[in-house]
Amino acid sequence: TDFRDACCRVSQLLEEAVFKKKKFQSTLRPFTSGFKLEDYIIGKQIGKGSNAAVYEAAAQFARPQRSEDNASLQELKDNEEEVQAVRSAACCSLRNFPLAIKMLWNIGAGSSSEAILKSMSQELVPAGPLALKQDKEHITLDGHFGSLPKRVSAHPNVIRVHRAFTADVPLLPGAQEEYPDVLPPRLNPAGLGNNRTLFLVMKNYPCTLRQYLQVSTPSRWQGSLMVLQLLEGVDHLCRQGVAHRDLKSDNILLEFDSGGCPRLVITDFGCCLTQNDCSLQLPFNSMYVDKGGNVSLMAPEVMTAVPGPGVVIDYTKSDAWAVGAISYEIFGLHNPFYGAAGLQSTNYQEKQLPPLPARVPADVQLVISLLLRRNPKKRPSARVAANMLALSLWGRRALANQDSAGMRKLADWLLCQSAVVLLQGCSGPSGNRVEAELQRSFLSNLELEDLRAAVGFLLYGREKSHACIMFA
Ligand SMILES: Nc1ncnc2c1ncn2[C@@H]1O[C@H](COP(=O)(O)OP(=O)(O)OP(=O)(O)O)[C@@H](O)[C@H]1O
Repeated sequence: TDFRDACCRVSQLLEEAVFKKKKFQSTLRPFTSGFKLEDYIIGKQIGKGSNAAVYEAAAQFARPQRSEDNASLQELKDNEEEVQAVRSAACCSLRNFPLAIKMLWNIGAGSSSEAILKSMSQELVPAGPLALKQDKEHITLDGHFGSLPKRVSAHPNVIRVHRAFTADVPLLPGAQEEYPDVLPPRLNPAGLGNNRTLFLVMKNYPCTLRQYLQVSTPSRWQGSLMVLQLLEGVDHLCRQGVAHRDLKSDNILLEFDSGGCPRLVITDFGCCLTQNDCSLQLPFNSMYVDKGGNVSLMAPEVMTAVPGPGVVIDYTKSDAWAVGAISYEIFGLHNPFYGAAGLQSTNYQEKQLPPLPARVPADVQLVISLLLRRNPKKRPSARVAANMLALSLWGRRALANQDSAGMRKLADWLLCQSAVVLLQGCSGPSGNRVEAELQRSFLSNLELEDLRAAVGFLLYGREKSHACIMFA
């Protein structure tokens, strides 16, 4: 009971004192317009997927400013030349164009704002409360607002869409060469696109996780923090009844905090599943039900589901499985589920998973192997896996020698940690560092059962590896 009380006290304290009341500091100035394409200066294309093109942008009315994050990029003292080149090019571009505009390609959704918003509604899941103009003259949402999915609250590891609006498709740089087929006939007589489409305005990030990993291998500490951030982001979505269903390193954006640590942000919600009851159970009665994107990183329970009456796909742990697979990339290996010779989530055996490099801490290796368990019942949730990493990163001493006084020791440690995090929150910039954010997130989401499960998994893993050493 004491321990349960301590957990409750810790999480309440943090939620009230720091986490919830602390507004995520945006590097963007608040602006009250921005619901029209003409409100923005659009620069070069920064990305393209199968559904959209993304351009750097600046608000017409806002002067370029030197944001804290951008400044920190410049100030980084990093010896890796390539990383430095990527960072300084990104830095310059970000200063002039702090925003990114995603222009969805609209084929077949019609050209009315209502039809567009309805058919692309999943993209609006990470939209903030002021993102959509509710002015009837511009976008008539009356009667249609209800059909938009729920929106997730802000989280440091989930993209925030600051503005979403429909507008006529413009001829942007590279359009004729790179995506002529999706342009409307007004711009390309052979084009199949509709005249209007949806635009999303977000913060412009220096690169994707994939681009970053092409030029850099994070240290074991940073790698662990990166995996933890993905788990925190996934847990946040899961609690709010959202399964992303298309996690991959291209759909994870990356920036650096003021100490040079990568901050990861989950983006592109075009394939997500949202449910008001948060159950994440999708009735799968026909093969036409959309199971999500990117089949290579589709969890086994999703991949192997066969449609039929009464069949339901459980998405509660499917994103966590994908995080397990992406973790291989973070630690410098090829994703084991990619390529012609790669494993397939339909039929792989857990013992076929390639070993992670020896430099990856044993607890992190354990978390990754558990995330990739075929059976979701034996797989930890994103929350439990995040707790395991948090305990391993910051609470090793509290976990050591778990005897009858073990839980008391853990409770004491949690209370000390909360005091540290509270003080960090008051002490300015260090509170915005990735590590501080992660500590806050861990402590403000504490629940006894999840914590117990995490401790249990960690101790089980340690005993197992101890036994292996003994018998080796
Ligand atoms: N906010 C952003 N800042 C910087 N670059 C971005 C941003 N959003 C997207 N990008 C870039 O644009 C690319 C395409 O964006 P996104 O994945 O959202 O498009 P998509 O067409 O929905 O992709 P998919 O093919 O996965 O469905 C990303 O991989 C990334 O390189």
